[in-house]
Amino acid sequence: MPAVELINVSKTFGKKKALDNVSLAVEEGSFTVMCGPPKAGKSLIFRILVGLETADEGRILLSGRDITDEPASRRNIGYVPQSFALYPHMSVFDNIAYPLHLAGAPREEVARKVDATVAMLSITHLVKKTPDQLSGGEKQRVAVARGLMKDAAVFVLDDPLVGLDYKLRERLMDEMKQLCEELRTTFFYATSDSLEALTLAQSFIVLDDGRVVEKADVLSLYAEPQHVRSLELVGFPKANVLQATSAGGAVDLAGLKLAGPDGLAAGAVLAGIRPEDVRLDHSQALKTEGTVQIIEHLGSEIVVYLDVGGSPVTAAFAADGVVPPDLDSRIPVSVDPSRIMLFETASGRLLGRGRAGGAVHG
Ligand SMILES: Nc1ncnc2c1ncn2[C@@H]1O[C@H](COP(=O)(O)OP(=O)(O)OP(=O)(O)O)[C@@H](O)[C@H]1O
Repeated sequence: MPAVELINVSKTFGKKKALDNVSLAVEEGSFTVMCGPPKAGKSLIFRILVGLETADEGRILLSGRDITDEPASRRNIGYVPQSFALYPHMSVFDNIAYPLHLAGAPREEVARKVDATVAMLSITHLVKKTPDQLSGGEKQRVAVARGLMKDAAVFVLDDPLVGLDYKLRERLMDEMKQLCEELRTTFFYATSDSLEALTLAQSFIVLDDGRVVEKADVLSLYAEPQHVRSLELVGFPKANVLQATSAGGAVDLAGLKLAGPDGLAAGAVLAGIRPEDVRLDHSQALKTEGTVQIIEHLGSEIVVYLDVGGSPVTAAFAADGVVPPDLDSRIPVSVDPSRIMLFETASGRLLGRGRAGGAVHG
């Protein structure tokens, strides 16, 4: 039975349909990541789930129990909101203990739980401080600790690492995963950061403009995204998405011709290409040239940002003995047409992959 289920949930603010018939399930014991661009509706889903907003339509189930009409105080969900406020006049200990005090827990139990949680998050040394003595990262850990205080069936974390520097985020991501395993509970986690999503998720829910556009495990979402938003959100560096047109079954991608999948209708399409599928030579069937604009050395990987016929294109390859091109140089670029994913522009849905031979049929 899923730990959390939303069934046909919709919410409108004024004329804006912020959530449009959202249905999703979070399996018990899973680390499920909800990923989506800003304003997709991630926080709103969490706020409805914990009872801080009400849905206009739809039902919410917690371990099979319908909690749609239950007040927030009776929903057994641990919550770390995106913007958290620590009580400035309270110590870190009291901030973390607050949900237990509210629930009337005995003093010894409060001390035991707070001690265990701060140890898990490596913030034992902070308990006597007040929030104004903490760095941004420390404050965020305190907020996470406070969110974990409840003996909750589900923990909901809304972009808890946003705004932290890369190193700290990496460490906290490891801690989050460990926490999920140690607590043997369900984590439902929102982020708009693709690296964070890839690192943490066992299963993914991709949200776009108030709609769930895909639900899948990490591997299949990466290998065969069914929606252009999934392609863009899951992968690092970010995938290339280029405008193209189709006619007579062939696709014209900035003058390069390839055959589309069977039954391809005429019109605008989006061509998605992962950076690792862009070759900086002419070894692949679709050949063109590009101008090198930026080169990033990421240790084991080199990322090259190119201008290809006026469109930005990113290429990524293993650094292993490869000499990167010169800045501003004009270099060969090629792609295997079967690595190009074609999406319908209007719906964002995957149409299929390209094939060689568009010039012949088109
Ligand atoms: N209380 C509210 N009143 C009016 N509009 C709202 C309210 N809450 C959410 N919205 C709107 O609903 C949409 C979804 O917002 P939400 O905060 O859930 O997005 P998000 O995916 O969490 O974005 P971000 O990553 O930027 O936090 C936005 O267009 C937002 O303006």
